[in-house]
Amino acid sequence: MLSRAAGVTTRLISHMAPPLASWIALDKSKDEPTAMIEFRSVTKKFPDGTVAVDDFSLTMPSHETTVLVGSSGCGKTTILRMINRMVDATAGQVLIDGEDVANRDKVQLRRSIGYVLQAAGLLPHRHVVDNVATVPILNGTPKAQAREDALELLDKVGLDRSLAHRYPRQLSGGQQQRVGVARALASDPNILLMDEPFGAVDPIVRADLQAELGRLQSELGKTIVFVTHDIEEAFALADTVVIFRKGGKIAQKGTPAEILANPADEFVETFIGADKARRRLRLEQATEGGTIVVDGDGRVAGVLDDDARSTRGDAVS
Ligand SMILES: Nc1ncnc2c1ncn2[C@@H]1O[C@H](COP(=O)(O)OP(=O)(O)OP(=O)(O)O)[C@@H](O)[C@H]1O
Repeated sequence: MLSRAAGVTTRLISHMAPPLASWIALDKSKDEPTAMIEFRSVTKKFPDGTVAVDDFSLTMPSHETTVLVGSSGCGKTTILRMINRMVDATAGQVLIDGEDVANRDKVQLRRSIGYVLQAAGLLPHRHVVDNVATVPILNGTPKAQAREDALELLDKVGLDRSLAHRYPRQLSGGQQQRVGVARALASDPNILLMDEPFGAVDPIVRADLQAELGRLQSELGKTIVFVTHDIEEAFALADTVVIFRKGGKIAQKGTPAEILANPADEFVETFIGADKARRRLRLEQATEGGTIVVDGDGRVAGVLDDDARSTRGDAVS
């Protein structure tokens, strides 16, 4: 069987559909806000002299998920935080739809951008529903309305409304992360920043949360910037994966399929595990629909369908 390789690549394929669907949905209303993020030669030097980000340029397209992945300390979190000005760039520009964030009011900017952290960052003394309603209330939404909207958001992220009046400590880690996502979506931001949001939960819950995020994104079409150490998570969620090498330079940027099929160099190959047989597999679109899996020697290794089964049973991993 295609075993794990099929699992990975099928997740990849199933994820490739939603952004397309969201584009189609969004294309219907041309007035839809865009929220493209652009880094132009951005440097961040902290007061102690640490250069966390050095002359970094990247465009993150609107309505798509850009995943930043790389080893610890390469500057991913700093890049993310420069978007909502939790960190200010020392040089260069960060633009949202062409406007330099340096010209925006910090508080207003932060409230207009959803932010999800590894530790969900919920207010411990407030009920779930009030955690979700916090930012809309700060933005002027009447309390009753904000609470009603919060309940709807709980539905959206797959949480039962019976949990609405629990405190965060009365929820599991995975449930807390769902509340974190609901809270980040509460002010209907165009941009969602996610910093290792699923890093602290077990692999099964993590896979559930990833699937839920893919589903939500197909519905909402936000501009998502997602930071992770986990290349599997990056491939599962991204429209574009940006792999950093040590020192914060981009080693490769591309769709998951592009990176899997053509790792830029040895560093990327090692990072994605391309030296393993399962990573030598690549995907090709079959003329009659469906996707075929081709091995390193160009032989057809199998065909992927929705439930990840191969039409050929022999081992390729
Ligand atoms: N406030 C700060 N003052 C000084 N140095 C900092 C500060 N914040 C981050 N750094 C340093 O900047 C570099 C980049 O940190 P950053 O947190 O952006 O990396 P990262 O890729 O997100 O790492 P991780 O994956 O471990 O979270 C690191 O060397 C870090 O020690």
